[in-house]
Amino acid sequence: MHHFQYRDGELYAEDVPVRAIAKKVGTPFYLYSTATLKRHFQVFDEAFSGLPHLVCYSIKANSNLAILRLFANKGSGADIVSGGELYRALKAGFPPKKIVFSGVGKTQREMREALKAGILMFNVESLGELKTLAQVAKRMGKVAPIAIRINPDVDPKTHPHITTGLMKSKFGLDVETAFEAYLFAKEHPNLDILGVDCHIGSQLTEISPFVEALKRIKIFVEKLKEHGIKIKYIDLGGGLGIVYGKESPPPPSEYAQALKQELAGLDVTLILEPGRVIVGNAGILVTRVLYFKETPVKNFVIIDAAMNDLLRPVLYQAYHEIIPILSKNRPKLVADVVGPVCETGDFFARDREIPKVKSGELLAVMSAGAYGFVMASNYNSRPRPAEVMVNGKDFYVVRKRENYARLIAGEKIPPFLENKSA
Ligand SMILES: Cc1ncc(COP(=O)(O)O)c(C=O)c1O
Ligand SMILES: N[C@@H](CCCC[NH3+])C(=O)O
Repeated sequence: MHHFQYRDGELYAEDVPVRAIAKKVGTPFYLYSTATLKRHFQVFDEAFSGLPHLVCYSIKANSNLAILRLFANKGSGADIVSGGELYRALKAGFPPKKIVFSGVGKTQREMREALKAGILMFNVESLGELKTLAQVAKRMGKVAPIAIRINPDVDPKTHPHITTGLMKSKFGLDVETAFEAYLFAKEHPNLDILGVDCHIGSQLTEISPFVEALKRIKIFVEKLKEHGIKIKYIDLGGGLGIVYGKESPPPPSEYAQALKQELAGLDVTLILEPGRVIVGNAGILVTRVLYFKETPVKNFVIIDAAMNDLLRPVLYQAYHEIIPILSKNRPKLVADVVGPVCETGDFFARDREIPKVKSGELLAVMSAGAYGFVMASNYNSRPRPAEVMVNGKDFYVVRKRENYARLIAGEKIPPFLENKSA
């Protein structure tokens, strides 16, 4: 469910014609729908009603301040993975006591910043990290609240690049080593054990891997209890998938039901770190067709967005639906939809059947709200696109398009090169 719909053959975002925004803002740009963001958050959160829980929106999926503020206003917590994300989360107004800090490589500086802010807990991913955190906390005269991320060795059945819960992955700790980490934390005066954490992967379209992971966590929590370690939070991470094309992921209600069933009778608060399922279908990438090129073997639709704007197609061979803003009845053709970047991997679709489009017309790349702008780069010295948020009849530029000056900001020609003969 989202609020990008055709009205009389023209694509609208809520009550605004996408064409009107393109006229004002130029292309390419990301476009987010407030109503969709709100609805997705609410549906997810309400699915867990009746169970003590905290939804910590996973900032990495889309970290625009406007989007973060929207979720903070809705009562969401935040899942962060860097000092930069902590900075954004605090700026956006998330209460520190609703922030969890994940990631395999937290630096001491990041630990200090998070301890100073007073976050809910660190999801620790190695013994080395745990010991470092204990030292940092000790030096600051603080106690660090922690969970250990365990690696349940469950196959999430998703793309290998976004599979995180298998034994060979860099994330988390196997249960034996995790147990050692808990024993260390139990004895350390600067560590406070709050929870057990886990995240098995992203874009999961089945419930069973989540349930399997939770079963293994429950066994682990029981073992900790036998050793006098009481767990207050189980953090199951994020990962629920969305519809990009032909997938049929379970709705949040079914996912929540299955988890509620598993957790019945346990005195814990469930933390969830959804990203994609909240923002993925709440955003699109709007782009203009530059050229249509026919060769003896292929057709190419060359657009003004590129892999630097949306990396998912080349990185994961991800499918994104591509539709014209004006849905005229017209013949179809098979083409590659590609960007201007000098890489063969710069494509949005390959051998895709799409309506016959013309130079100058606008297209929408759908389901681009998650892992879209956040993964954008300046490759080929392309300024990153604008981000726009629609709210009913109004729209707001929530990140302006970068300009050329911004591209070289921070770069400096050293004095020894200033002279032409150098
Ligand atoms: C630790 C952690 N939590 C939450 C998420 C959010 O995942 P998703 O966007 O699939 O919900 C991720 C990304 O996969 C993650 O690494
Ligand atoms: N960037 C990925 C998801 C990464 C998940 C982060 N742990 C994607 O676009 O699908």
